[in-house]
Amino acid sequence: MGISLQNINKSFKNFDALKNINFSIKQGELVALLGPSGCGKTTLLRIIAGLETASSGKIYFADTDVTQLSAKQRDIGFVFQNYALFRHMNVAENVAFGLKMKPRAIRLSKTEINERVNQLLGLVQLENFAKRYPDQLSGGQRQRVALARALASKPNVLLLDEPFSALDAKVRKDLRRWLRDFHHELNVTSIFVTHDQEEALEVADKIILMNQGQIEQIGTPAEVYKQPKTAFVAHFLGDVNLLHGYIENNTLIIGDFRKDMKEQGNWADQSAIAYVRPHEISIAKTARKNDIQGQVVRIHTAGPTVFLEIAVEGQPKHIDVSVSYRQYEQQQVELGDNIYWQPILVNIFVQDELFEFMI
Ligand SMILES: Nc1ncnc2c1ncn2[C@@H]1O[C@H](COP(=O)(O)OP(=O)(O)OP(=O)(O)O)[C@@H](O)[C@H]1O
Repeated sequence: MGISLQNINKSFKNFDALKNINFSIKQGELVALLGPSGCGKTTLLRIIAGLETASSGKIYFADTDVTQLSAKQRDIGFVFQNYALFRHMNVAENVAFGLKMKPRAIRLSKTEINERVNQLLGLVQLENFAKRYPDQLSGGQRQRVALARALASKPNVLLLDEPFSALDAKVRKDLRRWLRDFHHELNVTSIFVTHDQEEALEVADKIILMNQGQIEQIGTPAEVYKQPKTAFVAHFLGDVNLLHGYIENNTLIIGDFRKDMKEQGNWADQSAIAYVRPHEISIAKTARKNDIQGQVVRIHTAGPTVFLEIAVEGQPKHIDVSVSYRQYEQQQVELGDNIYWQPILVNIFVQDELFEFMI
């Protein structure tokens, strides 16, 4: 079932927690609500769930206006960060709970409930854990039970609030992959809240990036990462170098680097800051056309990736560059070396407008 939000606002007394939120989600999409602490993600999720009312605006599930409907009437599966399983019930009983609580007229028979529970435990790969109690499970297993329980009544929409944040890094990573595969098998429209950009980039079909109660950008992980619309998005989605340069006669100039920008329109002569990710920089030991010279002042190896810091005249901060270990070995880069480098993908933000180009 698709979801559409129209002009949603939410105020707590004098504080505007959400400002004019608009977006649509397609049936079966897995969407991340991403943003820093306090930006309004949870409030928005709760409004979609019907656990909180918006100050104004409308919410549609498919073509139905659900704005005035309660959480129960909206038919939603909810997963919170802290499992919230019943400790005195075993796994099967936890999953069956919602089904058993339904009014008699619409309740499934005992046999049907057992079948559904078995099917769900198969889906979350916990068939052999039906009789265990929550405190006999790992964090990741508990969260999978919570997911099975949320899905028991075949909800229209699945909402997850920081579902993995209480788990350790390795389990988190496994569960992310698992959620992605599992979701595609299931095809239920799902929204999950996270403040972890890596998680959103890896798991989601679409990311809604929020800041201070507003949407900054909506797009696929590749779009928001490679084509950030604002400086905030560029910063939030990972490490980025701010290269100080200027524009003159429609040419971007950073040290010896020149880039003709006529194709991107007519530019006023002005100083400019170019945003470049560490892996979007090409390095060489001997100068090529358009290269900027620098000196390697730090080398840090992290598994398959090597991080270099390059000191560059005219740049207030060292430039961070990441290369594969293989490339690092081939180039034989050493501390103190002169190095030549140039950006491969640059984003420039001038008065909140974005100009992006490949070089
Ligand atoms: N009941 C409330 N009364 C007053 N202010 C509230 C209430 N609930 C949330 N807020 C405020 O609204 C803003 C958004 O809160 P929200 O919990 O939605 O943020 P968030 O993005 O989910 O943050 P986090 O990642 O830290 O959970 C915050 O500034 C918060 O203090």
